Amino acid sequence: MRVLVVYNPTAGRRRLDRLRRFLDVLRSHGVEVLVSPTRHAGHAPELVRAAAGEGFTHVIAAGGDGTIGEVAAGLMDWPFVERPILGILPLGTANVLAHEIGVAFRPDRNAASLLAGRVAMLHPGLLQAGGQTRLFLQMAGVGFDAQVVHRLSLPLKRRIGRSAYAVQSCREVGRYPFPVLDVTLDGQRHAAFGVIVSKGRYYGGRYTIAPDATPHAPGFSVTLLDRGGAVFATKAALALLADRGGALGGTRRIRAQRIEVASSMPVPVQCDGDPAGHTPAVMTAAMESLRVIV
Ligand SMILES: Nc1ncnc2c1ncn2[C@@H]1O[C@H](COP(=O)(O)OP(=O)(O)OP(=O)(O)O)[C@@H](O)[C@H]1O
Repeated sequence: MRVLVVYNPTAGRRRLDRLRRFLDVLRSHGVEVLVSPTRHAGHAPELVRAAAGEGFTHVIAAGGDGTIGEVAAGLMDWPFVERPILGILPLGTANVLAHEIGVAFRPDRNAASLLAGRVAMLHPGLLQAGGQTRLFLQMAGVGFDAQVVHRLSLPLKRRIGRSAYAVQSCREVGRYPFPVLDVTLDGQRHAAFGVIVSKGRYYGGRYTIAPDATPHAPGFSVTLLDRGGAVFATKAALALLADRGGALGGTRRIRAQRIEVASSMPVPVQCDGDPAGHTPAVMTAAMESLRVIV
């Protein structure tokens, strides 16, 4: 077993001790581990691509959802037969994917599951928006939630964690114009005020938005918001926090393979909780899958 750990030192808050404990367990079992810290956003895929051909059996994304997505994107560029298994050491703020697929949060248990080698398949989504194609493992969204992600203050997120999203939502809800989106799901057109394309059940932590979604199979569960406006957005957010997101009136859930979103004005898009340009946006399944430690 030869392990590359791609570590985002800016993820979450005070997580270095957890990384150290994880490394100690692996090294005490004689595993060869190399740690590569990221130096800037977008560095993780470069580190992963540069490691191709060096005989790594596993690449661990040590960080939050953004880091996992970047590591996964780098791994997708390896030839399928040589592609290492993805591992996740959750050090981020929301860690949605880690909750979704049942990754151990305690570093010693996480290292133990890596040593035990239990693996599942991940079927990523591809998002085309803002002139770029990005991979997503958990969800992509268009509308108010993406506006909050675009405007989120990173220093505030580092200081108060997930509460920063609530603060920013309160700031944005009065000024977001809620334009109508033209959404095409497998060729069928719908009008909506917001779209959330889910690969997994969870949203923003461990709040269930799409009980029928699974990242272990191809396809998406699409939540369409049929209403706009500050009052409905606030109700929807409160319902999600009460974990009643799946039962909220004014929303529809539809399964689809290809999602196209257009609008008369540019509307923000988010990809696994990170800003991803503006509409138009297209979401499809990636051609290949990834193996992940669970
Ligand atoms: N050295 C770095 N300096 C600044 N930004 C970085 C660095 N390394 C990675 N990043 C960027 O930081 C972003 C956020 O990191 P990440 O998602 O891992 O943590 P988080 O935001 O705390 O967690 P979560 O996404 O689970 O809420 C990533 O999208 C990544 O591009």
